Amino acid sequence: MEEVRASSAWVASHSSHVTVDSEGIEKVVESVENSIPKVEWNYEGIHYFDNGPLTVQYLFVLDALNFCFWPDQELNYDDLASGLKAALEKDQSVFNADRLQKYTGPELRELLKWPRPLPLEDERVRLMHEVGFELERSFGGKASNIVESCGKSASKLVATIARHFPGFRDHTVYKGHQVFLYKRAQIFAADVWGAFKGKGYGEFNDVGSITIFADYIVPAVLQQLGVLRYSTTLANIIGANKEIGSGTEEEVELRACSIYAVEKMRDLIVKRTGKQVLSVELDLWLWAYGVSNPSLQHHRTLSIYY
Ligand SMILES: Nc1nc2c(c(CN[C@H]3C=C[C@H](O)[C@@H]3O)cn2[C@@H]2O[C@H](COP(=O)(O)O)[C@@H](O)[C@H]2O)c(=O)[nH]1
Repeated sequence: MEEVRASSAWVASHSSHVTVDSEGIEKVVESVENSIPKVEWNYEGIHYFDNGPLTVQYLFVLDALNFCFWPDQELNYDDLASGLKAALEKDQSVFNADRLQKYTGPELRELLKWPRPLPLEDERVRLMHEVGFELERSFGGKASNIVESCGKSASKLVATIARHFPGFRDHTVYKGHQVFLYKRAQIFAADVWGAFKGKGYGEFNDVGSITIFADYIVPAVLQQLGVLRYSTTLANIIGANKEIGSGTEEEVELRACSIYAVEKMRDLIVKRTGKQVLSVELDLWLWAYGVSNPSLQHHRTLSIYY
């Protein structure tokens, strides 16, 4: 994930619309350094878990579809996680690789018991097909085989997923520079780690290499905490709920500066307390804080990456 760190830092140092405020970082770190709120993975109890390979299959399908909920005001990540969980509990074969390749939009909706078309539904269906096809072609149909092929390395897992599944290649070009963000690939590694509590499929020797997952919630939290500052124009666009195009400078800066800022927070916490802290832990805390504040205004980009 060195490329995620390095390219995000590059964006932060060439940024035009978003600033990382080092005083803001110091204040936040001062207020939490001795007690980083520990957020349990699956604190909401919405995820499927059976301690076996089917859990890995579930998490992979979940993270293949884990993006862009906001266009439907009533749809949340929870609906996806708990909808897929209920479907799997009813029928253990719903995520078999052959079945994944055949879903239609209405069938996906039916699986989730969602009463109307999902945002970017055609893309969601296409990505399910892609996952089913490549799982079958290269991994014996099982996402657990991807994990097993990575020798307990989260960064290898992210790289393997990005190599095999185009839908997970969350990268862009910013001011002529290739930038890697890998939100859903990294969140999958973190989900496996969190679900299995760092054991079995979830044992990674390099879990510290994962960065935060640059979505639309974490930047809004960081801005509210005073860690990120927006230009007036950008603040107005977000405040007016106007869409920001995918791949625009503004969008890339929001995401990359969030990654960079949390890496800085983590460095400072380690320096001041001598205690190790993982970016994943900081992400879970910031994200849980964000989703518990529905008034928080976030940026709106139609994207399959987050
Ligand atoms: N940075 C970060 N972003 C995250 C997650 C998660 C879910 N992680 C689960 C895994 C274990 C825990 O128990 C969590 O429940 C979803 N998202 C993103 O948020 C957005 C959903 O927003 P809304 O429209 O309000 O539902 C959407 O872009 C989604 O992709 C995270 O952990 N970190």
